[in-house]
This record gives sequence, C-alpha cells and structure tokens, in this order.
Amino acid sequence: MPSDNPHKREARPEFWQLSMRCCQLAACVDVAFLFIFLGLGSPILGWVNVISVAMYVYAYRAFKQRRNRLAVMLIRIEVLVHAGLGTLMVGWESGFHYYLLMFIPALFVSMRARSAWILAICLWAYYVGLDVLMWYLPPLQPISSNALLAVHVFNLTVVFCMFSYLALFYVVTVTRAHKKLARMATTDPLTGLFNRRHLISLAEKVQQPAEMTLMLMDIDHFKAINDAYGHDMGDQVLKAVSRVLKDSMREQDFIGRWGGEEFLALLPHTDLDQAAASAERIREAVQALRIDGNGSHIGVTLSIGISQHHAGQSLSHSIARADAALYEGKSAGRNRVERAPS
Ligand SMILES: Nc1nc2c(ncn2[C@@H]2O[C@H](COP(=O)(O)OP(=O)(O)OP(=O)(O)O)[C@@H](O)[C@H]2O)c(=O)[nH]1
Repeated sequence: MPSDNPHKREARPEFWQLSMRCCQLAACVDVAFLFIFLGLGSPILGWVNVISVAMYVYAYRAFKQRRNRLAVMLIRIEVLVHAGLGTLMVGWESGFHYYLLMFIPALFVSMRARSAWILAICLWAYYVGLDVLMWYLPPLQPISSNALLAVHVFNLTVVFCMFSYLALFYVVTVTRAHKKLARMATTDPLTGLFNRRHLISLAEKVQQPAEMTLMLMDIDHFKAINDAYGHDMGDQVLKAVSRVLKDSMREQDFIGRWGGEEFLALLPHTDLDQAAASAERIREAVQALRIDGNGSHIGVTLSIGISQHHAGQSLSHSIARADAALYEGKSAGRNRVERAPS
C-alpha cells in the first residue's frame, strides 16, 4: 500500500542517502573509539566519542526529517571538533586530522563551486594551522607509542575505507546517470520504443548492408479514438500497439515511434517480399488486439507502407517512398499493406 507520508514516498537523492550511510558508519567508528580509549586508559577521549555518537544519531534523524542543513551542520561540527581535539590530546601522529580531508570531495559535491572553494581554503587553513601548532605543542594527553601506532593505523584504515567507498559511490552514480541519459536520449517516453532521432542514426549505421526494408505504419482513425475515449485512452492504445509491434519484430530489426500515431521499422537484410509478409502478420496482430477502455473493448487497425532501401540511397527519399505507399493504403480504405515501387 502506498505510504501517505510524502517524505517516504519520494526517493531521496543519492547524495543524501550517502550522507545518511556515512552517519551510520561514523557512529560505528566512534563507538569503537569509545572502547579503544577506555581500554588505553584515556577516559576523557573515550567519553568524547559518546557525544560524537549522539551527534551522528541526531544528524541521521535530521536527515530522515529532511532537515538537511541541520544534519550537515552537525556533521561538520563533529568532524572539525573531533579531529582537532583528538590531535591536540594525542598528537599529530594519531592521524585524527585525516578525517578533515574527507570534507574536500563532500564540499565540491554538495555546493556551488565558489562556496566550495571558499570553504576548502578555510579547511586548508585549519588543517595547516593544526599541523603547525603540533610542531610546537606537545600532546595534552599522550599515550604510549604502541597505542599511538594502533590509533594511527585504525584512523588511516577508516579514512582509506571511506575514501574507497566514496569513489565507488561516485563511479556507480555517474555510470547510472550516464545510462539513464542515454536511455532518455534514445527512447520515446510513452511507448518505450526508439525515438525518431535514434531511428535515423540507427538507419545510417545499418545502411552498410546491401539492402534494408523500411516499414512505415500509421494507426487508422486515431483522432476518432482520442475524441471518443479521451487522450489518456489514446495513449493506452499507443502503448498497446507499440507492444504488439515490438513483439512482432525479429532480433535484428529496429522499431521506433516516428511521431504521433506513426511508427517506423527498419528491417536489415530483408527484401520487399519478406517485409510484405512480416507487415501482413503485424497488420493482423494489431487488428486482433482489444484494449479495455471505459467498459468497452477498443479495436484498432494499421495501414503500412513499405519501401526497399539500398546502400548509398538517400534515407529520406526511401522514407518518403514508404510514406507515399502508406498514403495509398489510407486512400484505398486503410488496414492494408502497400509496397512502394522499387
Ligand atoms: N493520445 C494521443 N494522441 C496523439 C498523440 N500524438 C498524436 N496524437 C493524435 O493523433 C491524431 C492523429 O490524427 P490524424 O493525423 O488526423 O490521423 P487519423 O485520425 O489517425 O486518421 P488517418 O491517419 O487518416 O487514419 C491527432 O488527433 C493527434 O492529436 C499522443 O501521443 N497521444
């Protein structure tokens, strides 16, 4: 059952999903730190992590309630203070400062370039300031060198994993967006068939075989269907016819929406006789189709014009010949297959 909560209904943009996952991961790391520092006999540093975990839990809840600004502010404060405090208490070698570097990709992904640059420069000043300070200042709460090495390796490992995770996330997001864009650029959103532009580019690519047949199809009296049943029902008819056309094509054929209620199929390595037989099968399949609409079953028919296209010929001329044949079919009573003279 669909949820009534608008927050739940809409999928969260990927960046915020990642931020929520980072909150969970960071809270887990801080729980680990609580036990590490209690074990190392540094209770103050241990209890700092309790505050950190609370901040991440609160930030996570804020994300869930779509209070993204508050959540981001909490995360920023936590990382800045925790990294600074950890470094001041245990020393630069603890590696707490590495967490500050995680901000750099996050800044550039989440805000406009100008703001990201300004904050990146502030971050650089904070990072370098901390580094220089620790050249002169001894750690406030030093731990044994073995413990320091363990904390250093732990921090380095966590930052390494988080950067790898971020990089993987970035690659997956970009690849997904690329595929989505490619799909949007090549398909008709209503029918899911190829769009006109992609059909033309496909036709130009498959022109290389010696011959190809073009099949131009047009639903008969489609305006009357729209007028009688409404535009939405007209769309359902277009979808149903598209499904039949798609199912009727061979693997090597291409089918797309040429415009309105018109479809174009490209049949490589097919002569006019073979194409006429296919067209006849398609015409019969569409004629047999019944689409449920407003309590009645809507039936449609298709007129089809076919033309032979040879390598080196002008594609638009071959389409115009198929269109002329289609027009003949319409004039001769519709629901027919007509061939263009070779
Ligand atoms: N529902 C719907 N209608 C569309 C879409 N695209 C075009 N049409 C309609 O399709 C109709 C085409 O009408 P006509 O060109 O007069 O053709 P027809 O009624 O099919 O008549 P013949 O082709 O001569 O058999 C127009 O009313 C357009 O508004 C669409 O995406 N959805």
